[in-house]
Order: sequence, then C-alpha cells, then structure tokens
Amino acid sequence: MDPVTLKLLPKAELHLHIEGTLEPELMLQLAAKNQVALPYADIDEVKAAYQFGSLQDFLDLYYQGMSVLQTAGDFYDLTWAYLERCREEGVVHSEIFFDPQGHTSRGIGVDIAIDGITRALAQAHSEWGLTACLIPCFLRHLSEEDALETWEELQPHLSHFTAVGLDSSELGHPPEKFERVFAKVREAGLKVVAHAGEEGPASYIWGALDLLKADRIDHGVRCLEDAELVERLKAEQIPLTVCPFSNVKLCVFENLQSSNVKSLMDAGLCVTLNSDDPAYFGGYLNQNVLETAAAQGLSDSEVRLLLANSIKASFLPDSEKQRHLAALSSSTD
Ligand SMILES: Nc1ncnc2[nH]cnc12
Ligand SMILES: [Zn+2]
Repeated sequence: MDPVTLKLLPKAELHLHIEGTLEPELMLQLAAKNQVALPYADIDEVKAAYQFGSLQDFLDLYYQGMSVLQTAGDFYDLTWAYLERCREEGVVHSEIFFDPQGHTSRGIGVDIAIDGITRALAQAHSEWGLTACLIPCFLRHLSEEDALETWEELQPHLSHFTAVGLDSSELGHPPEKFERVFAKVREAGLKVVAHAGEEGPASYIWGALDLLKADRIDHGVRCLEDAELVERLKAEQIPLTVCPFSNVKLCVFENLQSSNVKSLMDAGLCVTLNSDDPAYFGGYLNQNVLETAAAQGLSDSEVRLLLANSIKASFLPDSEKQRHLAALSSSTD
C-alpha cells in the first residue's frame, strides 16, 4: 500500500506508551528547563544510546528518559506532539498507556500526569474530533502492594480511564502476581489489557486471559508456540496489539521479515499493528504498517483487514466503530 492511501484510511492505535513518544529533542529541552541531569551531551548521543539487546535494556533508558517530565505542562507538550502525529497519519482514535508508578516513584503525583495528558486529549477532540482512551498500567517489576497502593491513588481519576494495563519487565513477573488488583479493576467496571508473550512464554498469555481476564493481549507474539492457545485466541477473537518495530528493536525478532505478523493473521487471529514506544523504536504507526506490510508480503486487503481490526478491537462504542468501519470500507484506493 502506498503511504498516501494509508494516511487517508481511518485507523486506531491501541498500544502506545505516551512516555515512549518522548523524542530526543523534547527530552533534552525539558531536561534543560527542569534541570534534570541526563548522560547525553546532544541529540546524536541520545540516538546513539538507543541500541537494545532486550526489553530490560530499553526499559532502563525509558525510565531514565521520563524523569524529565516534571510539570502538567510537560505532560501536555508530550501528549500534544503525539496527537499531532495522529492527525498527520490519519489515526482517528488512540488508546494511550501511561505509567503512574514511573512518575510517583520520583515524586510526581498522578494528578500532574493526568492533568497534562487529559488537557491535550480534550483539545485534540475539540479541534479535529480525535477520540482517545487513557489506560494507566501497573509496572510488573514492582510488588503487588505497590500496584494496590497505585490503584488507591488512581481512585479520584477513574472517570478518565477505560481500562487498566500491565507492562514493564515481563520475565519473572507472571500475571498471577497481579490477580487481586485486577479483580478490583474489573469490579470498578474497567476493561483489562496486559502485555504478555512479548519476551515471556505463552503461559503468561494464558495467565493474562484466565487470571486477569484480559480483554486484549499486548504483543502476544509468542502465542504461536502453543497450538491450544492459538485455538482459544482465534475462537474468542481476542485481539493482539502487535508492535513490529518494537519487536525488532528489542530483539524478539531479528528483522521485520522474520516477524510473525503474517503467520498470526493466517492463523485467523485478530491482529492489530501499533508503535509501542515510537520515539525509541524508529517509527510511528504508519511506518510500522508500511514496512511490515512490505517485509511480510501483505496485500492491500490484508493491510485493510489490520486497520479494520484496530477499530473493532478498540474500546470505542459500537456506533463509533460502525462509523469508522463504514468509512474504511467505502474508501477505495
Ligand atoms: N514494549 C514494552 N514492554 C513492556 N513494557 C513496556 N513499557 C513501555 N514499553 C514496553
Ligand atoms: Zn508496550
């Protein structure tokens, strides 16, 4: 598919960490403004540091990078820059993760992050009709107790959230560690999403489904190691939010050619493509879609299926889904 056509097609992004949209330029600008020391002299040094051998390598820089975010205005600027990118790329709806514990652990209250992010979301909605959901995630490398405390801190803000997620270091931190806190999330009427089967085994995807009752699986690419799991994901059409550039940058796959996007689609799964942490992984949504389609030999109708899946798998109301799906199917290339 050509880039101009892709840009014009309605699509949703369902796996995007707002802290992972912090471009080096803004990172250095905020570091100078807020007098936060970073180990980089200039933008080239920041970019040169983005060579990751694993998820943990990346996370170490990601948590360091977010330390420049100090005020609600900083969160607003960060979010606004991403939303403008959505406008340019024809993303009509975005479901945005943020990491409350990545901020509270360094003395920045959840209210500061939520205030800045939601102001930008409201402005994009009023200026060009973009819709968004906000999804706080628990950091799985921290304790259950820390997640429970964070859940309490989020209580005054629940009306801003559609779902709660689980992210950070996967290996050694299986979903069962968070079964109790996600029971509270569901009792509050929120949806559940969880990173699983990115670096961790297929059993973590079972855990996310059966113990956390996840409505969607973030990544999930290792599901193909378990035929029974693939049957379950297919039968229930549980969406996978796959992030191809991320998987290559974090060495889950050697390159886009060896990614398993096409195999997941051929297995009948509900696959969506997403950018995860685009400032760190080298591209936003449309570049992920275009380069993955080329590398995996996806036809234009398969690309359209991925976009339709992104709308269907979103947490939009049915009427909004139908509106976007009708626009997608009526647009021809
Ligand atoms: N790809 C990823 N996996 C787990 N946690 C993350 N936090 C930000 N990006 C992440
Ligand atoms: Zn992610």
